[in-house]
Amino acid sequence: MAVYTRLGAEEMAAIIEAFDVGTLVSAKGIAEGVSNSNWMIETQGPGGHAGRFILTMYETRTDVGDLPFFLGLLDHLAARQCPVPRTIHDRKGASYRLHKGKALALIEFLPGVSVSEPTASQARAVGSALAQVHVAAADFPGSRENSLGPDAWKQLLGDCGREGLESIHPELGRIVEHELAVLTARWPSSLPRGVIHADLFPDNVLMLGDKVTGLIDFYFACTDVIAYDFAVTHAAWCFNTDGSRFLPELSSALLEGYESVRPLSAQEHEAMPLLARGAAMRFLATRAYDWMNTPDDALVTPKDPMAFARRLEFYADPGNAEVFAP
Ligand SMILES: Nc1ncnc2c1ncn2[C@@H]1O[C@H](COP(=O)(O)OP(=O)(O)O)[C@@H](O)[C@H]1O
Ligand SMILES: N[C@@H](CCOP(=O)(O)O)C(=O)O
Repeated sequence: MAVYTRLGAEEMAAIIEAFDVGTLVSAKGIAEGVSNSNWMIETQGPGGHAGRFILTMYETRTDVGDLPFFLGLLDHLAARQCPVPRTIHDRKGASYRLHKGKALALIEFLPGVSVSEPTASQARAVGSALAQVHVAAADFPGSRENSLGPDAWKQLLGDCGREGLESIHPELGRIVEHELAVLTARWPSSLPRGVIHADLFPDNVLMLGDKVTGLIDFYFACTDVIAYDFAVTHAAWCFNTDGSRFLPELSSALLEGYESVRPLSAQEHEAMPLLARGAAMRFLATRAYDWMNTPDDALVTPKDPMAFARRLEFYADPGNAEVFAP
């Protein structure tokens, strides 16, 4: 469920009136997503660009100061033919507006569905779409620090505490202590950096068959090691949901698709097992924190941290490094 803010019909019509998109015909809250409130909007003429849109209201997790980066990035990538939604600017040219103290943006609606059991062909298409973003973002002028890098993992997991982690699973405290030490000592500092999506899970990709029709939810996008974004996507796409089974065909296809557009360098290949350990740790950290800090009556069900602890153990096994071999 992701509509945290109620907007009345008149209020919604007034919001839409600020954009040159015709008049409001319908507005339906979208259940998917966890961070922000989203509505599917339909308008009809005589406005300049009547049609379907996504209205997003940014809730507490998104810093309004980051919106020019996120929304500017969408427009930059869309202009370079990446499959991302354009932002619809208001009549005064602004990419977002404030409404009762909250920011909102109107975004192009893209067709497609998020797949829950991806095929190898779909993974290949996602790999190449991700690489296309990395290439197209090279001349994007904005930058944003990754607020969920190694320091944040330590902070979040430290807040959980060893006992807290062991209440999730008796082995989790030990795994986290060991892995954080390895990642801190060996985290690469000299790989190529650029703008990355940083959360390209299947629920953030819209597809029609084998075609990627939309990469969405750029609200963790930041400037970081480019190959780390491939590692995040690998962790998200190449295992079953609970992380107990690695899916080798998806892994090969994702890598093949990515390298068909942006070949990884020898250094990036070599660093990949470590980057993937970091990627698994990043999602383990936020999931463990949310697991321990989400009130029982919250609208959102916390995601399972152990699904990423299992991925972490897979990536930490030197015998599995070959999955990233050129
Ligand atoms: N541009 C878009 N076109 C079509 N559907 C979209 C678009 N943006 C978001 N959605 C829909 O809204 C849902 C939630 O969006 P998302 O940005 O992932 O929210 P959250 O940040 O809360 O996770 C998506 O799963 C998708 O169904
Ligand atoms: N992909 C993350 C959760 C981030 O939520 P999103 O709905 O904003 O993509 C995870 O699986 O832990």
